[in-house]
Amino acid sequence: MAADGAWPSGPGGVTIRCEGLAQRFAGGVTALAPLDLTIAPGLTTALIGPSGCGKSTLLRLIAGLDAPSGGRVTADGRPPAQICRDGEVALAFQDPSLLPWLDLRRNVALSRRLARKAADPALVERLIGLVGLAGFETSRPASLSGGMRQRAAIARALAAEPRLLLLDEPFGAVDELTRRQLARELPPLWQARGATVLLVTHSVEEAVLLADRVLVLSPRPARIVDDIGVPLPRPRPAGITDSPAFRQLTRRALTALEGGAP
Ligand SMILES: Nc1ncnc2c1ncn2[C@@H]1O[C@H](COP(=O)(O)OP(=O)(O)OP(=O)(O)O)[C@@H](O)[C@H]1O
Repeated sequence: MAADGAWPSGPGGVTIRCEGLAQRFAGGVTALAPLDLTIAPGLTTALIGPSGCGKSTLLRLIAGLDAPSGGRVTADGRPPAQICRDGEVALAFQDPSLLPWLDLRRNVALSRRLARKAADPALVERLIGLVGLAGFETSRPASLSGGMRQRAAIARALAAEPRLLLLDEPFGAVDELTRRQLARELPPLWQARGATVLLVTHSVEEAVLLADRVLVLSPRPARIVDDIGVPLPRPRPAGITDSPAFRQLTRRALTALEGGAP
């Protein structure tokens, strides 16, 4: 799996604005308390919080997959569903939902068609290699492991060259070594294009390693209990996780998660 520096620059990321955004499901579960949040373009923001607090709910609202019960969310001033239709958003969620009748190469290439972008077989091959799946191009999803399918979903999302990339625990089923490789090699790709990235993870270390900003959410209904800027150099140098600055940031996030003062 080699890092690939030759990555086309992009049109930049979108700005996300949540204004009083709330989600109360039929049946009475309030997953999201009214939330005001601006996510700056071109930055990677990580969402961490206890299981069931409403992280995926927020991501789904920003993706335009669900309608909120209150407030609104916009992407560059437009409804999210519209920027999805314009092919500017790509998602890699926990359940990779690859099309079972297409092989890996076609699954990855399909996202460009759906985003109404010209076919780019070289880019597709590069991304498949980058996520460590070279040699499996003609395999169907059923013959890939869970972790391989997740990596395929990441390649598929990146192939669309989105301005907004939404990742919901994208490395959940990926082994530790591969996780580390992806954490090192993927951010330079989406940063080179200036994409806005929103990432849900259960790992505090992963959040600090990948993101420019870490939002710590409370137990349900989610509200922001700490908003942590990550002023670490890009690309993250090897060994950064052992640095005092990194440890201080992860400690702060953990303290906020545990309900302590930031
Ligand atoms: N469609 C739905 N209908 C009713 N309740 C829902 C629905 N989707 C999610 N919920 C509830 O909303 C709450 C927040 O769920 P959500 O999936 O956003 O949490 P999460 O923080 O992403 O959790 P995890 O970290 O475990 O993935 C949970 O209590 C969940 O049961």
